[in-house]
Amino acid sequence: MIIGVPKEIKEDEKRVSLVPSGVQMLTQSGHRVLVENDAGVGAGFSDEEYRQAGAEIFESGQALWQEAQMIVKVKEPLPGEYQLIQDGQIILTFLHLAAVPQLARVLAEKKAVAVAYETIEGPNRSLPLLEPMSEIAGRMATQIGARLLESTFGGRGVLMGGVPGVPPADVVIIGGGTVGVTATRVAIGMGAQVTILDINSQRLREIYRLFDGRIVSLMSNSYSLERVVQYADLLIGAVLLPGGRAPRLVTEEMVKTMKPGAVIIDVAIDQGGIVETIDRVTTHSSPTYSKHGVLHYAVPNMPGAVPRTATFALTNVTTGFVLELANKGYKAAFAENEMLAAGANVVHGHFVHPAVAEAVNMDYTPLNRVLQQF
Ligand SMILES: NC(=O)C1=CN([C@@H]2O[C@H](COP(=O)(O)OP(=O)(O)OC[C@H]3O[C@@H](n4cnc5c(N)ncnc54)[C@H](O)[C@@H]3O)[C@@H](O)[C@H]2O)C=CC1
Ligand SMILES: CC(=O)C(=O)O
Repeated sequence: MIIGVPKEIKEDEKRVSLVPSGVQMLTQSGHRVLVENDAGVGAGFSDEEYRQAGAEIFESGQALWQEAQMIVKVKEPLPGEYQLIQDGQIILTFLHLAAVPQLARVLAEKKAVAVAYETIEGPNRSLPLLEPMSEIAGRMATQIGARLLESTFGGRGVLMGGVPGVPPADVVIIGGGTVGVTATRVAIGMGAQVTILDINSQRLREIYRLFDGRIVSLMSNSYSLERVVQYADLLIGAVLLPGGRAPRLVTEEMVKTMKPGAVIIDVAIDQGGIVETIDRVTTHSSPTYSKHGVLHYAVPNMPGAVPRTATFALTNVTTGFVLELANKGYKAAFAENEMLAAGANVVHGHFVHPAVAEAVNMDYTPLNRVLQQF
């Protein structure tokens, strides 16, 4: 198969979808790998390293998209890339289609085979390709939140850990999955007071044990949210309904009750965000805006700011799936690997993931029914 690795064009996105060792695995298995020039430079990989691993370096991204049978990316194709998608091409990347229905329609029109990292699902409903990025974003959410709370960044001038005689910051984390737990670990390490909410009581029990009772755990509902949002210095949104649009849990009325200079970091912005007053995505270069006196941060590619770490963490878990799709072709790969089949979002014009189909308001067709036709 011919595999293409374009350079990411999202603002401040410096990750790359394959590292030289992954390219070598693919070329040694008889595949051609086309890498756009400088695609890896932001993550510290030169064209020469890719060349030595067997890649062909393409000067033109357009020519690469035209020739590749499978495009492997990090972030979703942006409008400038829509016309590059080829009929029937396999696209493997983070897609987050619930937040970009326009892209969902393009992928359907192009009859692409669109596989989303974030819905590839393992045993016990785990999301093994999302998990390492969530581990990074969770750590970053607290780290960035601590910085934004400083008055120079517009925050209320509160030090996360406080000092003897002065209380620490109150960090409220909504969603106790991978982002929530990793954000909690860093916040506790900094000495903050953490309240974490989830709708899964078993999960809350696990988190309570994990942190040896050093956090406040709460069942998430509108009643408890109204109360905790008021006292948060730093509020972190970390909810996920896999494939679906993030539920709007924090209303504008709740935000109005927050303390001046409090900070909201909505990590779930990639799925549309959980905070009503977040009406736009922000970037690493211009990460915040203020509304009702509260700083809002809504960067959908947080790991993009630590591209070296994030590229290794991502490709550690993605490369095996790239190899499987290349070796078997998508039909056999989906048939033989349920995890990969769960990643299929749009195939030959059909929406084959039920939560994604619902989120973008399209009819759902089971994947096996679509595959029988081809
Ligand atoms: N902005 C960025 O750069 C990044 C964003 N993310 C996003 O962060 C979000 C969270 O990801 P993970 O922690 O990996 O997901 P996860 O699936 O591990 O955890 C989500 C948690 O939300 C809980 N939940 C569901 N409904 C809830 C509600 N109404 N109230 C409170 N909790 C609720 C679930 O029970 C679960 O424990 C996702 O949208 C993910 O895509 C992840 C990495 C990077
Ligand atoms: C998960 C995601 O959207 C990211 O790593 O950018």
